[in-house]
Amino acid sequence: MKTRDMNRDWIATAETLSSALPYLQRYDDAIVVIKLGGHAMGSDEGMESFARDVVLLRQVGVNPVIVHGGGPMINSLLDKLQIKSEFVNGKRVTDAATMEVVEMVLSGMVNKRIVQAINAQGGKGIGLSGKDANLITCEMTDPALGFVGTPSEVNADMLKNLFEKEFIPVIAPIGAGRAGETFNINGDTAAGAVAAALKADRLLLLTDVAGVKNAEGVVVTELKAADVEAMTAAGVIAGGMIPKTETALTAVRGGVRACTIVDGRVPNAVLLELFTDHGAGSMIRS
Ligand SMILES: Nc1ncnc2c1ncn2[C@@H]1O[C@H](COP(=O)(O)OP(=O)(O)O)[C@@H](O)[C@H]1O
Ligand SMILES: CC(=O)N[C@@H](CCC(=O)OP(=O)(O)O)C(=O)O
Repeated sequence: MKTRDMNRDWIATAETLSSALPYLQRYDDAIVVIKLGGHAMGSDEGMESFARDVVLLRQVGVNPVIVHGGGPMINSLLDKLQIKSEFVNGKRVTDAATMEVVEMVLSGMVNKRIVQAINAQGGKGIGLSGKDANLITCEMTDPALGFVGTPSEVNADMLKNLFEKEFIPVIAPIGAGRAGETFNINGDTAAGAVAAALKADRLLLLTDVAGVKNAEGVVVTELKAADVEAMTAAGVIAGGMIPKTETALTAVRGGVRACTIVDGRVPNAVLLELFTDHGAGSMIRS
């Protein structure tokens, strides 16, 4: 004989699902670009949870695009190879030897780990770098930084073709130069360029802090361009946060509705941000 256990947890789960309806409707067929930073992709469980959220997005009709970083993983291989590396305003100075390591780590190791995690959850993850189908063409950012690239063209049509077949593009931030060079693109910068080219509805930058902090160390939940400029001039926004806020501004000025910097270590960070009132982190609007 079977009985029915109306456990309170199940009732709460049903309520949560039901309250997600307006958000599911708002994001039906929306394009959401998610930048997964190297610091946010620590544990295997964290990666599994991220991949499940992304597959769920696809399942409910969102077109997710993942652009990833991998700075800590690049550092670790450079250390092993005893190649020294330095950053200027959050961007790695990249000589030819460093470029080889960056490409190997990003397009090879990190990209495939994310693709595999998505596919293990039943999604159709497809790994790409900016070189594939001329996805991201770059110009040199500044000769002083070596092979660091600034995206000048993005093949958005190719990504749209992939959406039609329900693929989930996973993009390594490597760019192709017009003269056959390979460029290292900061992951945030690459995500912003992809989001702007797709006129994405949302851009989420997943990192390892709760958001953009002010001089007192408190997370600011909403920022306008002028706030970002003042905080950067005062040195409150520094290091790896500079490319993130720069990206956010470029994206929203380029037509992306909003850009949010979120703590990717929080379980289900993506779902919380998109499908509930409990979005965390810092939202940047123009
Ligand atoms: N105002 C700020 N608010 C929050 N984090 C900041 C700020 N200024 C600098 N940071 C630094 O930026 C880091 C995030 O950038 P980064 O390490 O490049 O992350 P990711 O690997 O996710 O791209 C934080 O861990 C923090 O040390
Ligand atoms: C030019 C530049 O700085 N490229 C980055 C690319 C990886 C990245 O952006 O990684 P995170 O998102 O984990 O920081 C680098 O070489 O580290």
